[in-house]
Amino acid sequence: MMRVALIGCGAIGTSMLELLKGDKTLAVVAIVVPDFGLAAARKAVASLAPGVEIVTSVPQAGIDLVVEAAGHAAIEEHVLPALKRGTPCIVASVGALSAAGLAEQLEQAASEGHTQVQLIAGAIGAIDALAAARAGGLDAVRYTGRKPPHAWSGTPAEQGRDLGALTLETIIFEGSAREAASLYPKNANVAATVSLAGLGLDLTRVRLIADPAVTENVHVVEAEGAFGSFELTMRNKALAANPKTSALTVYSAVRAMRNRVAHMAI
Ligand SMILES: NC(=O)C1=CN([C@@H]2O[C@H](COP(=O)(O)OP(=O)(O)OC[C@H]3O[C@@H](n4cnc5c(N)ncnc54)[C@H](OP(=O)(O)O)[C@@H]3O)[C@@H](O)[C@H]2O)C=CC1
Ligand SMILES: O=C([O-])CC(=O)C(=O)O
Repeated sequence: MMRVALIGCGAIGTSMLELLKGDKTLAVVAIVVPDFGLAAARKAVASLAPGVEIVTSVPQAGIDLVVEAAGHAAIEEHVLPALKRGTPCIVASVGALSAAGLAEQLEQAASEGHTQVQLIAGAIGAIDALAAARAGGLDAVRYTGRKPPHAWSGTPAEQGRDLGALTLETIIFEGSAREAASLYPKNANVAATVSLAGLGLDLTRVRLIADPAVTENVHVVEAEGAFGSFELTMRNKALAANPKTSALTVYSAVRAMRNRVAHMAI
């Protein structure tokens, strides 16, 4: 049985617990949340995962795998120390790597701990094709993220406009994947993932759109290179508990965990 520490107990974390209920090969034994979130997390998991330890840092011993589904700050706070101790980590908040030096720090920590950090595809697809195509050389990679206006609440998209009053699609950001991930830490992790698999954070062009005509989170990736080209469109359903987050992110994290224990991985 693989013993997992889950960082974060929000929309992704609780959905993961639902999916993993009764799993014979993986057990979430600890959930890490901020100090002020302890009581809410205990309440949220009381029926989902009774007996799981709710803590403010990853236990120092008895953990085989750390899974982060918390937010950018959790990478420095919890993932780096776990890697240094030698615990493999799965990361959903890939946009955190837009901060100068953090990708290098993660690699260094994993090297020190003789372990590995895995960045999951999360809400986006074709990361396998893009990362493979990179070996032959890529010419251009573009990512467009389109979500309903309310999914952009609490972000810079609100500056100078009333999201609730939009009647037409509105481009709220155009620039590099690095800027997108840093300005929209809860909405543009996939921009970072696409860029890290492809042309990098600074050369990947990103457009973010608030669109009152969509109900889903629509992600489009267009790539060209020596391999040929592809266009990918994902129409993701959002989690009921968080309109910013696609349900596919949960399935992607669960897939990554199951691949760690399966005798055949896909
Ligand atoms: N790669 C991808 O495709 C995607 C990645 N994500 C990433 O996943 C993250 C979580 O998403 P989601 O579950 O929807 O968000 P929620 O806001 O629903 O949940 C976040 C959870 O993490 C906890 N948390 C926040 N900061 C920390 C911290 N420093 N240490 C430990 N726990 C912390 C929160 O606690 P409290 O409530 O007490 O603050 C809460 O339990 C997003 O912020 C984003 O970075 C999201 C969508 C797609
Ligand atoms: O879940 C999604 O659709 C994408 C998302 O929020 C992110 O990339 O941060």
